[in-house]
Amino acid sequence: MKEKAMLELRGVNVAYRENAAVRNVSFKVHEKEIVGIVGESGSGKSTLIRSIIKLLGNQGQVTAGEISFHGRKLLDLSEGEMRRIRGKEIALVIQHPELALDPLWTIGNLFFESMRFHGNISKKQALSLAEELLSSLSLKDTARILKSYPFELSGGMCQRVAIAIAMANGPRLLLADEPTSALDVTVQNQVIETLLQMREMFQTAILMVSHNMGVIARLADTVGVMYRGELVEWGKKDDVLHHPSHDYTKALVRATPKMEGT
Ligand SMILES: Nc1ncnc2c1ncn2[C@@H]1O[C@H](COP(=O)(O)OP(=O)(O)OP(=O)(O)O)[C@@H](O)[C@H]1O
Repeated sequence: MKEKAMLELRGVNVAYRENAAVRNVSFKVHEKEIVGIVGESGSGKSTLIRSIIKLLGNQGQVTAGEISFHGRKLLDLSEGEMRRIRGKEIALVIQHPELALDPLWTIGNLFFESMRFHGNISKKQALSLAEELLSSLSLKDTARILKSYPFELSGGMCQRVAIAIAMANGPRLLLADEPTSALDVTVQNQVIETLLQMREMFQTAILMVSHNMGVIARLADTVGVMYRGELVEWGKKDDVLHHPSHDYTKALVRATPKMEGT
């Protein structure tokens, strides 16, 4: 990939109190690139994603290394500065969107609130943009969706809508933490399609983590593998799938059903 790196991690260590969860992780994400990091439960994937936007909670801390985004050192920024970056420049979608979306607000209001936080926009403008965004995902009955509450949508629909809300401010980087893991296979495919469409529409880079190599293989240009807090494999998807170097990656690849296009 020729574009320059937008996100760079160098020697990042993360610990919860004295327990190391991520060790010496370095990688780059380029403009428009989709990077997928796969690893088993507890390997540090969520910790890694959350360290980038400094949402590790009270116990978690980056104890070494550097994280830069468009040349800005994120670890040096104040919480106020980070709040302006979160959602606007770097957005996050998680496994259970219903936990991130306020259950008391309609989808239309969630779109509006997200856009209003980062810019001067009227409710009418926000709803019209939201409707455009949902229609571009071929979601039927967008007016009904905008009037619904998150709990009124199916899991897959809720995740696709959460991704659209995350994209409403046109972030340069979308972080996705197991966005398909709570869904059955058919619906997983729709969410993968939605992410690919978002990359095309907004030219956004995506950094996604999942325990599912099949999902990562469908989506990613570049694949990383985490094992016990370390990034043990990194490369172009085809290289990792066809010539894995680490034993753990070899086992993962063997266990992944062969899919078209991978
Ligand atoms: N808030 C926390 N406080 C203390 N330890 C934590 C916390 N969150 C995660 N950990 C620990 O950090 C390690 C990495 O967890 P993490 O959730 O990042 O892994 P993961 O690969 O995302 O797994 P999963 O898919 O199960 O969430 C684990 O040992 C976990 O127990």
